[in-house]
Amino acid sequence: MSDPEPTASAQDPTAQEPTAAAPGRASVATPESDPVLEIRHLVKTYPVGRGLFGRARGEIPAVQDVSLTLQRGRTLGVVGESGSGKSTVAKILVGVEKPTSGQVLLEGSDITAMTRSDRHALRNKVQMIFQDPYTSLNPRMSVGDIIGEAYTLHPDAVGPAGKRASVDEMLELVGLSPDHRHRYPHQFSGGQRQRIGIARALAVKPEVLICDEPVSALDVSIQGQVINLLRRLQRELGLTYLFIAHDLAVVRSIAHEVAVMHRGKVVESGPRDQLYDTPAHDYTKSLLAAVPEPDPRRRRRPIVRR
Ligand SMILES: Nc1ncnc2c1ncn2[C@@H]1O[C@H](COP(=O)(O)OP(=O)(O)OP(=O)(O)O)[C@@H](O)[C@H]1O
Repeated sequence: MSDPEPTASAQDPTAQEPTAAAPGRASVATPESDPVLEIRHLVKTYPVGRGLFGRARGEIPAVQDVSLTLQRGRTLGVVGESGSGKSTVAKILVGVEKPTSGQVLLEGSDITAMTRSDRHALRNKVQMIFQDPYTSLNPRMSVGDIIGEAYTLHPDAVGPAGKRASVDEMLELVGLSPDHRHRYPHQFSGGQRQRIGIARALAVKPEVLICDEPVSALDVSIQGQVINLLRRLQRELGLTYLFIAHDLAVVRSIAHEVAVMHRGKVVESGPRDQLYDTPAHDYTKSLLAAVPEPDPRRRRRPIVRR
């Protein structure tokens, strides 16, 4: 089954300004104006090895004093080599991991200091889409049940016309036919499965989407389609993204601001073009220098439509 959106134009995405702030949200005119998620002095250490009496022999400083701000309706890209702590930050934001110290303020409230039930109430505001659409969807559940499960966990998100109509609405939103609701994940292409993952995340009407390498498992032409979809959804729904990727060209095609992580720390952050055109930190320079020059006969960058 092929992906529903056609391959887009061959314009260089890096030369384009990404989607502006959401319509109807006047307060997102400047990057500083409306923080939705603030990460303050986040630290996460993992214990390693078990010695006498089960005591840890040491610890891995996965995230060391990281502070980041996500502005409403914008995309913060996070880049860095494997092991730099990107996924650990993502897992803390969605509550899968607890930080060792630091704060995560969601619209001003520290979610790391909340009770479980308070956190559950807020959980729908921050959703995640995963790298591998092949493993992140339950193969034994139909697409309708996968999306519908989100409504079981968050019944408040069901629209006035009921759960079935809400599932259909989500499928249409991501460019899939509601007729596909009875099909199973293996009956879809990789790009379509990522669309299903996005529909599941959006079902509960989040404010923030944490996108952890959402296109790195996809073919380059399909990457562009999924990036285009994310840009359209941001425009239409006013979503805020934390977009993690090791591919700097992909991040450049969608991010407004970019943070560079190295060994658990943010070594540099700033507006996208400034960071890519005039990197200040040696590590950022080395990352950019390692990006292969595109072969004009065989483009490797995602194709992003305006
Ligand atoms: N559950 C865990 N237990 C122990 N160490 C962990 C755990 N999860 C991550 N780490 C370690 O924390 C560090 C940061 O890992 P993390 O997965 O956050 O990096 P990353 O930048 O997302 O890398 P990748 O791109 O490969 O996913 C690494 O050294 C990793 O080995």
